Amino acid sequence: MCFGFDFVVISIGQMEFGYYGGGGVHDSRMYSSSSNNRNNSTHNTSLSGGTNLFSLPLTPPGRRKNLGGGGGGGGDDSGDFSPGLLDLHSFDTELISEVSMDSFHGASLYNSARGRSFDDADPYYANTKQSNRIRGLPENNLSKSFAPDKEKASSVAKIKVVVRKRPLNKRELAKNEEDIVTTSSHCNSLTVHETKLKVDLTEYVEKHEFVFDAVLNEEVSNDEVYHETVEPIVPIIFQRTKATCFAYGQTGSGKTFTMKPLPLKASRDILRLMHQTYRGQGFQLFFSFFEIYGGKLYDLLNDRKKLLMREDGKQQVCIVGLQEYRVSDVETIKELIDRGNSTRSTGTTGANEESSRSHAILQLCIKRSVDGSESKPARVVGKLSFIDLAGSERGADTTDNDKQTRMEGAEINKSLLALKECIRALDNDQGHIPFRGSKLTEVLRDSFVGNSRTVMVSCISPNAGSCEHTLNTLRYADRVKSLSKGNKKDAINLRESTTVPLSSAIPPVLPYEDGTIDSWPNQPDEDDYDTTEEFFEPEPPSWKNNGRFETQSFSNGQDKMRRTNGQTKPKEPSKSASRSYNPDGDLNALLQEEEDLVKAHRKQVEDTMDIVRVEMNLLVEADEPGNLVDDYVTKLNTILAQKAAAILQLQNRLAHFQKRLRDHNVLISSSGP
Ligand SMILES: Nc1ncnc2c1ncn2[C@@H]1O[C@H](COP(=O)(O)OP(=O)(O)OP(=O)(O)O)[C@@H](O)[C@H]1O
Repeated sequence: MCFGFDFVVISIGQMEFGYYGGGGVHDSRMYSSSSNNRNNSTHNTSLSGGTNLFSLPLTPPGRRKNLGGGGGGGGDDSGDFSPGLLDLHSFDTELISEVSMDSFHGASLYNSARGRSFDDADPYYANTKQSNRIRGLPENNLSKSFAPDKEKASSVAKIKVVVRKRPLNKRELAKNEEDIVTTSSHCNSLTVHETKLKVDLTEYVEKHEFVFDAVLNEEVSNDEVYHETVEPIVPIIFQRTKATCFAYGQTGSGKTFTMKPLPLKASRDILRLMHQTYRGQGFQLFFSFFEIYGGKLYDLLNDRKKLLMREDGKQQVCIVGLQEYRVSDVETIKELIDRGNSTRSTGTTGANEESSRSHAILQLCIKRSVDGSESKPARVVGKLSFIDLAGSERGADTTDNDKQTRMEGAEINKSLLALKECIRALDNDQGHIPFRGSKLTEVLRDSFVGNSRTVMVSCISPNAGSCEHTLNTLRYADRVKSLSKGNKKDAINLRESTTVPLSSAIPPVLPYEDGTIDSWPNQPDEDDYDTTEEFFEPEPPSWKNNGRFETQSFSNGQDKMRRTNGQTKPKEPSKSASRSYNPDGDLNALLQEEEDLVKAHRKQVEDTMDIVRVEMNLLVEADEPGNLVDDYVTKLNTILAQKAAAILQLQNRLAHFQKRLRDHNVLISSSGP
């Protein structure tokens, strides 16, 4: 058996600020509206949806490093850890057996002290009582989550959306900016007070109220963030569940500050479990760290070796060539995190001197050899990934930058827009989720479908100047939250694996002259009709989802007949039957072939539309696309040409099978009753 986590954190851009202590006050409205305040209106966006639901924060990214701001949290903000993680990865749980929790009961897995940094604590046996609990968290989420093991595991929400508000920073205070975000932690709600102008230029305040799974104000420490987000996930990873956590928000909103400590905290808990609860059971912890830069993957722990992303037969994402390091102590993990971070792609933009230009994905993978020994290759039990998103930026923020920087920004925005499209599609219950819109969404796919857990940490800035970005972030978070309502996600998962009936696309079966279609001939002679080699020609290359042509071959007619998406199960023919003509089965197979073709055809169109939509959104949202327009048009044309070729090929195939179907009916007619 193995343990595993999949954990992801997404962060977008960052800026360096210094904070004057705590800042916000619980449930107090710090915003002072201007004189004309009578037209206040409340918009509960979480209910009504609001407008511009998918606008991403487009503020230029700030600095990713230099996180020493200290500030109100009082948590372990000083770590040199990765900013964030998001778990999205494939992981094979086939051989994983249930983990016995017996030995865990009563064990003190983790007791953190508010305001105490991780490094201060005994890495494995910290026994300090967790203080505070502003958020009303249990004293020890990890151990409590383990107690009734599976029951607890099933109680962990599939998608959890947490909002964290940071305090006003020095710059904002110096400019006398107002805090326009009030929070109510016990109600898990917050309100954004937006100042607007009427046509007569008088001011009024519009309130936007949101409710999330948790709302963390500026006084909440990083320890508490961990308890609220990742800690509850740790136990269920041992129960063969994937989990993802990602941070989202505008530049400088605190994503890195929030995400940085999480991987190490999670590592500590994982190792504690392995060293205590599961000691001697053959579990191994592996560490990997890679980035997506310019749409390509690079190993941050292996000289930036280029990696390939592939999907296996179960549509699980595999990173081919990714170097994994076996680790057994927190210090080693910290070193690897530092090493990976130092290798990340950073650059200077007009808005950020040290801006992250990539999405970084850090993974903690738990494996175990099948027999519990280390003699055999270990199998993956679970994985925890943390994804730190690069900062988004507007075209207007990049005018001073060179072409490479602009293209980097465009690529980053493209992937974030693709992510937005996926969330929109999931939210709209669309049958088709455009995960292939970008490498990022391909990687993130598993965090939204299947048996996974996702935690999104939405970071917001409280100052009036960030109002638009804050609303965008909250609306985005609200969309993600809606995915977890009721059984919606289950429905999505079901839909993902359900094929849409295409009966209308299948040509009708031609009736006999007398109008009947059900009186098939008995069995034509084999010489008259070869059910294998002749009737079923080798299939021409078909366009696969990954954009490549792939040839499928079938060894015999029986296999061909089985190729029915697992839906139709032709009867196993007897020896004599296999030598005989089975018109029902053959026709079914033919129709299935046609249906598959039509599906593939439609998929091509959908893929093309995904790409076009993302590209067009990018152009629309870019304030000053400049040379990017030409680049994208060229790129788009190339893609369209490829798609056109693929579709042509599919059409040819379709025509081929239609002809076969006609021949088939002619044959049936000629050998009629
Ligand atoms: N809750 C908080 N309490 C105190 N300081 C904070 C808090 N959140 C953020 N900060 C400080 O604000 C500054 C910006 O935060 P951070 O770098 O994490 O933002 P970011 O969202 O990651 O930005 P970017 O998108 O540019 O990477 C840092 O100096 C950080 O220390």
